[in-house]
Amino acid sequence: MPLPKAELHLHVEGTLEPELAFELAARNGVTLPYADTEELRAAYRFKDLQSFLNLYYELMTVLRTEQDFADLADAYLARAAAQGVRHAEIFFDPQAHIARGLSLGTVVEGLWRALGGSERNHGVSTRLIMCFLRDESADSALETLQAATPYLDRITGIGLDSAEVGHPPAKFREVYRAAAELGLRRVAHAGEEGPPAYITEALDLLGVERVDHGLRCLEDPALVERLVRERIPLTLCPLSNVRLRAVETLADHPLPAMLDAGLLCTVNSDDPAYFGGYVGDNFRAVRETLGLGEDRLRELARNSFLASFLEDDEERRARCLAEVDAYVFADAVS
Ligand code: HPA
Ligand SMILES: [Zn+2]
Repeated sequence: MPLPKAELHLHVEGTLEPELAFELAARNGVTLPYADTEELRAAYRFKDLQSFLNLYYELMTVLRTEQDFADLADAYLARAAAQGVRHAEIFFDPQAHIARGLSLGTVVEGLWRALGGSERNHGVSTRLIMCFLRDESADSALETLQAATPYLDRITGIGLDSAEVGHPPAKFREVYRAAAELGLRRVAHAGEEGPPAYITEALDLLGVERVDHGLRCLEDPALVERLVRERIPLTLCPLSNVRLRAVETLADHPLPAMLDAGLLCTVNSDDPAYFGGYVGDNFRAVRETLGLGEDRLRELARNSFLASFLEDDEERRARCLAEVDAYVFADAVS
């Protein structure tokens, strides 16, 4: 049995496995510029965030109908459940789909077909977090929030993703303020490729409650001290960091030092179909390569539930934390 955990940094479009991409392409009459899944996988040689994003946006063109989004999310939930995920807070990128002519309703209703039955079918509770593309305009983000009005009962929070450098959090001050007024929870990617100042901006100007990645906080000791003091969770994604060259090798990943510094770290998969593994694979990798002991792994699992937006279901959070506390580690499981 794998260690029970919550996944808090997961782009649903990043769970599109090559096999499903080809299946959906055939179903929807979309031609992919790759002969087969092998040729497609061979294209997964990223040199930075942008080279990954180019492929990520290209492949998601196979997603056309509500059922496509339902199949995508359901495949993720099944895989996540098998790796011990008991709760998942799932990002999606509405603007990337609206730009292709889809309606926000197709995306949200499609995802909901899978998420609505997830606790029953997979034992995984879910929340949906709508991300704005930071390389699009602030007006486009505001329009997207407006378009989401009919679906706010299904959306727990907002996030900020895509190309980071040159698109500081300050650009999205207004839409975050509007989202807060609507009672939405707030997170943002910051400090993945961008400087530590973006993390500070996300906290001060956007009011984020959790920082996605946040890796580069280590360059600013005063910021680290603040993150520790304010108990701001960081959603780290070790295998993603290796693939997108935020760290040179997994052995160089600062996760152990971040835990030693008292940061509230969590481990997540980001875009598992692209980065070589789901969240359990990330746990296994940090266990094996970084030598994290049982206490640290249990701490990471506890942190994932503590950092989750389960305030509306404290009973479930307490149950999941109790499962973590009672977990007995065995070899080769994560
Ligand atoms: O890892 C990521 N970083 C930024 N934007 C993204 N959109 C999908 N995945 C990512
Ligand atoms: Zn991400």
